[in-house]
Amino acid sequence: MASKVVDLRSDTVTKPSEAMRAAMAAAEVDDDVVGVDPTAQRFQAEMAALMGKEAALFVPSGTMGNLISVLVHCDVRGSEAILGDNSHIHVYENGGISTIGGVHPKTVRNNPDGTMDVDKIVAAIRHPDLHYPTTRLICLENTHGNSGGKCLSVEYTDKVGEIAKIHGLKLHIDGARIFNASVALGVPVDRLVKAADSVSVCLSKGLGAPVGSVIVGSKDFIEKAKILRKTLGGGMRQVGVLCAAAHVAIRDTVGKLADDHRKARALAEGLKKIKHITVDPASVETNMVFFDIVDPRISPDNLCQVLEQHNVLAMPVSSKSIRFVLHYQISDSDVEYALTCVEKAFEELLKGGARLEPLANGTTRSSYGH
Ligand SMILES: Cc1ncc(COP(=O)(O)O)c(C=O)c1O
Ligand SMILES: C[C@@H](O)[C@H](N)C(=O)O
Repeated sequence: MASKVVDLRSDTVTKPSEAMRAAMAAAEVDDDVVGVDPTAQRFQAEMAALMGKEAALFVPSGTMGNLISVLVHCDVRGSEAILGDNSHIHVYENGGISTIGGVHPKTVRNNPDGTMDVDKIVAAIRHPDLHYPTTRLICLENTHGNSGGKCLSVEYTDKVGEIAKIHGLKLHIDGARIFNASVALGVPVDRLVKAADSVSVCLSKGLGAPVGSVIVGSKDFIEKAKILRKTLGGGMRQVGVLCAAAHVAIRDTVGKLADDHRKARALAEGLKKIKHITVDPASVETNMVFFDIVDPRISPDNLCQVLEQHNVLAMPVSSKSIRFVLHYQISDSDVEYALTCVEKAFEELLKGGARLEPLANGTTRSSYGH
């Protein structure tokens, strides 16, 4: 029997729990395009209340949640959205806001903590001029994935929200991991997003639902979002099957996120003891651990390939960095096993004992094409 795989590539890899599968099987459903799926309607109302917004809409992915949100806010040709140069919307969503929505991105440098300097956001706001696009939106990301799962504080979020209001702009939060931020900061999630006009929340990441995200905002925003979801092919029929699992994820997994963060810090502390690695355990705020390989003879792809031979999966994120992401289906013993495998992998690579396959465009299970 294949030994267990310790999958630390992402928190998107969780498998639905038995409770989720049972809820999916038992879900009361109906056609949510020609009518209303009752389970979807209940779940959307639950999420709107939880997030402190008027309404909510279940969508197939976080990418679609962000795309719909940006396009609803920027519904006039020549619109521009201010967003981080290292944000998921800008880096990992195929440029959808531009290629599909015709929205011009105005990037502001992301700081190592995931924020954008407030004065640089203000400076990026266009003044009316025949040559310029029109700024209509500011996008934040909380937690910030490419910054190592860093949390944006409620004070910072409120400050950006104030700037948006002063300048007549909207604020969208890519809240793929907003519950991780809420738990890590000890701030209720509705308070953390109070300043936002819209939020996209991933249910299929650390919360463990098999599929989907939910966007929240005003009733008017969600009505427009529903039309755009259909335009993008995201109208779903008996979607209650998915919403039932998502409801169980919210019910059962939010309470486990703090433990994911604890395991991430434990993993970082263990990695710190391995001499070929630099990592700052103090920088681990939520469920992500980024570490650098200091030996130039070993690449992240090399290390990930050898880890994969030991049934540990990780994600190369740059020419010298690797990312581990913790989730509730990773145990403390899995963390210990991963640490021993990292040490073994370095030994094998440095003694030349590792069997490395040539990477065909990063096609190993651990590769992410960074
Ligand atoms: C910060 C962030 N936003 C959005 C997304 C997109 O979500 P999805 O993969 O469901 O499209 C992801 C990851 O997938 C993410 O990490
Ligand atoms: C990389 C990104 O698309 C994905 N959301 C992840 O964090 O794994």
